[in-house]
Amino acid sequence: MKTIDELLSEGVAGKRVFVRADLNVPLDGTTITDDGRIRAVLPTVKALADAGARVVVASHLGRPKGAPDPAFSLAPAAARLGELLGSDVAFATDTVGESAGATVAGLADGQVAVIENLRFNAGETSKDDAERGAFADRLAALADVYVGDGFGAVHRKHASVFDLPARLPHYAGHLIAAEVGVLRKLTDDVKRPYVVALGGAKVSDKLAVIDQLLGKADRLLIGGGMAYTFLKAKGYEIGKSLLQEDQIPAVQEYLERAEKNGVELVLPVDTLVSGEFPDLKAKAATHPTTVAADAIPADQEGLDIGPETRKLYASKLADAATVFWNGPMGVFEHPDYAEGTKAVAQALVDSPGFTVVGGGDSAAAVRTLGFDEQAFGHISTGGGASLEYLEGKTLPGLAALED
Ligand SMILES: Nc1ncnc2c1ncn2[C@@H]1O[C@H](COP(=O)(O)OP(=O)(O)O)[C@@H](O)[C@H]1O
Ligand SMILES: O=C(OP(=O)(O)O)[C@H](O)COP(=O)(O)O
Repeated sequence: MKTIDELLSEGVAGKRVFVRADLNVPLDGTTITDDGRIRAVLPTVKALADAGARVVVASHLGRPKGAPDPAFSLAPAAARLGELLGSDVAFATDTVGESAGATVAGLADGQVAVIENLRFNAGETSKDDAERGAFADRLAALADVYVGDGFGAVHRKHASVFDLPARLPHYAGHLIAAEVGVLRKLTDDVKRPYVVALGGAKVSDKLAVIDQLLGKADRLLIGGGMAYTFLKAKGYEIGKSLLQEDQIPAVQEYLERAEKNGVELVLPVDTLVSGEFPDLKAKAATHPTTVAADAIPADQEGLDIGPETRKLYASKLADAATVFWNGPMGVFEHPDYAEGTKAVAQALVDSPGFTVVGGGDSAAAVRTLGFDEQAFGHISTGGGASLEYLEGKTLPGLAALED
């Protein structure tokens, strides 16, 4: 894999360089609540701009449905990138249309532009190779060189991640190089006990990685939205909690295999429930109740692990030599449901082992809940990406950067 250092030594002055970043930051309306992913790509963008490149930064944000949707505009991220760089960043209001063409054509050497959300075009995420390829052709027309630096999206076989680098000379950016450097340590020579804590809301993606993790980790702690599919698989009532019904048979098989192979698969023993999902904007008090994991009322939704589970998970993390954690334990954006995530974060801080936090929301949670980033071994910008890397899978966005 060629890195940006080689590109810089070859010289980039005057070249249009397409940087595929992951600027998928959490937003409250148009306010960015955590800019970690923007800061993470700064070294690459700055190095290119300082070397005189015309830098075209592209990313997805959220999961719009293949058409423009103002709620998912990258405009706030472009503005923040400009603040962090301390220079004007141009913004194209489309991705491969007139605005993008004119914005890129108007760039001077050393200037930076951001184009609008890649997922406003159905071609970006299409499963059809030809449709993705056609979109990648249009993106390729905007640039002379490709730099892949959106680590959080390298597990996606999407046009800008997988098809575009095949059409341009391609290099890995500083962030991808750094992320892979650290995560390699968790695959090559992991110190044991190796404990993996999983939570979050992307339940189907994350249940799928457990298959491989059962052969690698000594202990798996399950929280967040995915916990309820496990509780359901055990035959418990889970009320209105998140459920991935089609994966119940797979989860039952995981429970059996874990038992057979001596892997500790630890589930919540209690949970915080409420009759409705909290308002994350107003953050008004919701007065949740704590119930045992096998006693969730039918009209209630599980929104965080309970106090007994917090203690249990902290004890299961205390003797770990290596910890990988992806996915908040609850709806941490609301103070009533942040304690589970805080407890796991604190257990990592207290751990003498090597600790890795991965994922856009998990990393944001750690920072917005007031933890010191330096207290963790590594904070990865990718959750699904780092999990799939740890599974040993070939990731489309990394394979595409190979020579
Ligand atoms: N029990 C739950 N029910 C619904 N959503 C949950 C639950 N627990 C956690 N979440 C949500 O999961 C989201 C983060 O999930 P995810 O995107 O999978 O994590 P990451 O970005 O760290 O990979 C947060 O917005 C949080 O509110
Ligand atoms: O937020 C992301 O992943 P993560 O939640 O696994 O960290 C990435 O931006 C990928 O987004 P996607 O899961 O909508 O493809």
